[in-house]
Amino acid sequence: SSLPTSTVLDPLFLYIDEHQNEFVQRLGEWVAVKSDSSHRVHWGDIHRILNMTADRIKEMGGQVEFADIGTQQLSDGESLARPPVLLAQFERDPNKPTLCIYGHVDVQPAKKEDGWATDPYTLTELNGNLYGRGATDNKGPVLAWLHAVETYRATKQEVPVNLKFIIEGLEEIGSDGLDELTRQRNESFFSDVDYIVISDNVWVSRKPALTYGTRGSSYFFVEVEGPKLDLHSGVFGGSVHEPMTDMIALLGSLLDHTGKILVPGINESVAPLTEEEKKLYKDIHFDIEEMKKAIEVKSFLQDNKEEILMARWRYPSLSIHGIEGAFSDSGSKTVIPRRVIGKFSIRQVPNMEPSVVERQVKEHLQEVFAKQKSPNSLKVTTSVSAKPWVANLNDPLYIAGRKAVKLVFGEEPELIREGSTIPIANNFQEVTGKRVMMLPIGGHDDGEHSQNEKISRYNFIQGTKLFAAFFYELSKLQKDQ
Ligand SMILES: C[C@H](N)C(=O)N[C@@H](Cc1c[nH]cn1)C(=O)O
Ligand SMILES: [Zn+2]
Ligand SMILES: [Zn+2]
Repeated sequence: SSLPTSTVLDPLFLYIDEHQNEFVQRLGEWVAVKSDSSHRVHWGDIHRILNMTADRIKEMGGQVEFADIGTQQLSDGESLARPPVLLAQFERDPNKPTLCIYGHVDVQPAKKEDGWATDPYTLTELNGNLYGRGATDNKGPVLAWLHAVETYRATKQEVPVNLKFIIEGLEEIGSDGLDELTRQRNESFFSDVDYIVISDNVWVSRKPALTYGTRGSSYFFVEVEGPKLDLHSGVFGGSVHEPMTDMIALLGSLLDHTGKILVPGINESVAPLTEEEKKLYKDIHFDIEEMKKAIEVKSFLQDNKEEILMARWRYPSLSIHGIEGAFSDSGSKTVIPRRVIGKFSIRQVPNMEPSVVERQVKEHLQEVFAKQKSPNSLKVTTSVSAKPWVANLNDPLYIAGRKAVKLVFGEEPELIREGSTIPIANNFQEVTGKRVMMLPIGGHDDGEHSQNEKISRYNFIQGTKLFAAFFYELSKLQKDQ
C-alpha cells in the first residue's frame, strides 16, 4: 500500500520552492563556465564543468567514472583527446526500476558582440527569465535533474527509482565517440537500465510537452581551392576561375526558394504521411503570429500550422551555415579568396539514412562542379551523421511522463516531435534496446543556440518539480503493472 501522492510530493515541492534561489545561483556558476565545444581552446572548460557535475553527484552519494572516448580529428588536421563521458550511478535496489538520464554540459559559441543584450556567460535575471548561454541547452535541465535528486535526499525520502547518469561534453558538435561507448557498455552500464530519459529540447507552445521524435543530421564541408594565394580582383578578375564563384554555384544548387531540397533522391526516401499521423498535428498549440513576432520574421515558408510543424519535424531541411575563407568583415576588401569552405547541414527524418544522404549530396555536388568546367579542386567531407529518432508513444514511459506533467502543471502534455537533433537518441534505442523518452522543460521561446538564450525561473523550478514527480510516477508504474 503506497502513500498518497501528496504526502510524498508536497514536501518535495515545498523544498524546491524554498531553495529556488540556491538552484538559480548554481545555474549561474555553471553558465559562467565557457564550455563551448565548437573550439578546442574551450575544451579545458568542458573538463571543468564535467568535474563540477561529478562533484555534485558525489556529494549526493553517487559513484562516478570518467569514460575515455578516444580522440577527435580537428579541422586543422591535428587530433585531440576528447573530454570523457561522465557515467554515474547511485546505490541500486533490485526492487526498483532503473532510470538512466542523459544530458550534455557543452554549449554553442556565444559572444556579447553577436548581439546579446547581456554577457552570455553571466546568468542574468530579467522579468522572470534567466539569460545565459546553456541556460536551457542544456545546463539548466541537467541541473534540474540533480536538484530533484538533492530534494529527495534533503527531505529524507528515498529516491523511488535507481538512477544512472550519462553526461557528455561534445553534444553540440555531434557526440562523436558516444555511440562507440554505448556499444562498449551495453552489457555493463546499460544492462540493468529500464528506461532512458533525455531533457534537451523545448516545448512548442506555452503548454508542457512530451517529445517522441527528433530529426537526424549530417554536416557537410565543401572545399574549393584555386590559386596559390589570394589575388587582386582588379588584376586577375575576369581571367581566373574564382573559388567563390564555384562555391556560390554549388551552394545555390542545393535548394530552391520554397525550401525544397534539390539533391536527387533525398525527398523520395521520406516516409509517407499517413492520415493517422496528419491528425496528430491538428490539436497541437502553435501560434504562428506569436512565433513570427518572437523571431521577427514576416512570413514562414508554409502558411498553416500543420504544414509549419511538419516542415520542422517530419520533413528534411537543408541550412547553409557559412563560408570559411570568404571575406566577412565590414569594409570593402577587394581580394579573390584562394580557398573557401562552404558549410551546410541536412536535418533528416524517417526513412532517410545519413550514409545514403551523404553519398547523394557528394554525387550531386560533383555533377554541378563538373558543369562549372573549373580547374579548381573540389573536396566534400562530412561530420555528425546522426540518425532520426522516433519512439513508441504507447510505451508506459509516456504514461509516467503524462502523469507527472499533470501533477505539476495541472494539464495534459502536448505530444510533440523535435526538429533538432540529439545525436545519441537513436543509438540509445537501437543499440541498448531500451525505451527512450524526451521530457523537455524549456519554454518555446528560450532561443536555443541564439542570442539571449534563456530559461524562465518558472520553467527551471517547475521543471525540477516535474523531474521529482517523474521519479515517483515511474516507480508507481512498475507497481501498477
Ligand atoms: C537538441 C539539442 N539541444 C541540440 O541543440 N542538438 C544539436 C546537435 C547537433 C547536430 N549537429 C551537430 N550537433 C543540434 O540539433 O544542432
Ligand atoms: Zn542540447
Ligand atoms: Zn544545442
